[in-house]
Amino acid sequence: MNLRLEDVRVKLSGRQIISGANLLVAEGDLCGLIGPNGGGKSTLLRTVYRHLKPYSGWVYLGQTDLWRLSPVKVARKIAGVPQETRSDFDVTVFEMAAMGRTPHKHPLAATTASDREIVTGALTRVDALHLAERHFATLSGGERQRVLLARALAQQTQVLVLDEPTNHLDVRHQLELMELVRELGLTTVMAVHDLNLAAGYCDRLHVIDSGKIVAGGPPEDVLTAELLRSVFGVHADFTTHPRTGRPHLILSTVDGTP
Ligand SMILES: Nc1ncnc2c1ncn2[C@@H]1O[C@H](COP(=O)(O)OP(=O)(O)OP(=O)(O)O)[C@@H](O)[C@H]1O
Repeated sequence: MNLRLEDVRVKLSGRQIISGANLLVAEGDLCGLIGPNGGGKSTLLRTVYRHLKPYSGWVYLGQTDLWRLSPVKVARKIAGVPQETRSDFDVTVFEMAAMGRTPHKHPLAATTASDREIVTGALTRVDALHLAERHFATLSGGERQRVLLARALAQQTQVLVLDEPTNHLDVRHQLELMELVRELGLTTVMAVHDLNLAAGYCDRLHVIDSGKIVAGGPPEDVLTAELLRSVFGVHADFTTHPRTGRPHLILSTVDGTP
């Protein structure tokens, strides 16, 4: 199932935050959304997991207008991991991950053996099964992030929306998360700050700056020295990753200081 945004516009507190975004994520593709702080990545993603209604424009899931579907129907098709999640839930890690099963069940239905198996599998995939009995609120930022990804996996959707899923993770877990997301083969859109992770794993990148998508395409086409200077204000030298053959960036400030 592909995901398509057409001329999406969002205002918050009377301010234009997204001004006419067009984006296509092909079925099974991993699309990275990159851009400077405040550019509009999270805001755009919130329109995809149905937290924020654009005042104009469309978000299509396949042929269906997302905003014509009920929240439960959307939750069966799209799983999201937001950037910040309240940590004061008084639930265990297992219970938190099991919330991913909610859209598939009657509100009062008990957790079935099949649900438990799915949740256990999801926690295992993010290397968090050993935390299952801990209270979610007591986890570190990175542990919490992995559990929230497990909750999204337990939702068993075709589309995954991830807002900076690697920002609290140690280097091994960052790489493992990117590998996992690729292996899943879902239609995925992910905001990401680490340009080398974006270049190394994403099929396509879109650059969002001041609420506008200013570039899009395969990483090797998008990540040019001119773009990195104009959008991020940094100097980039390029090399090729010796194992993956993907572009690898060496960044410095524009005056050349590493
Ligand atoms: N409720 C709000 N009212 C007014 N402005 C808002 C509101 N929420 C976000 N903004 C502004 O919208 C702009 C885009 O924010 P957003 O969080 O989408 O950016 P981002 O690209 O995800 O940034 P970051 O890389 O820092 O996470 C920012 O200037 C932010 O201050």
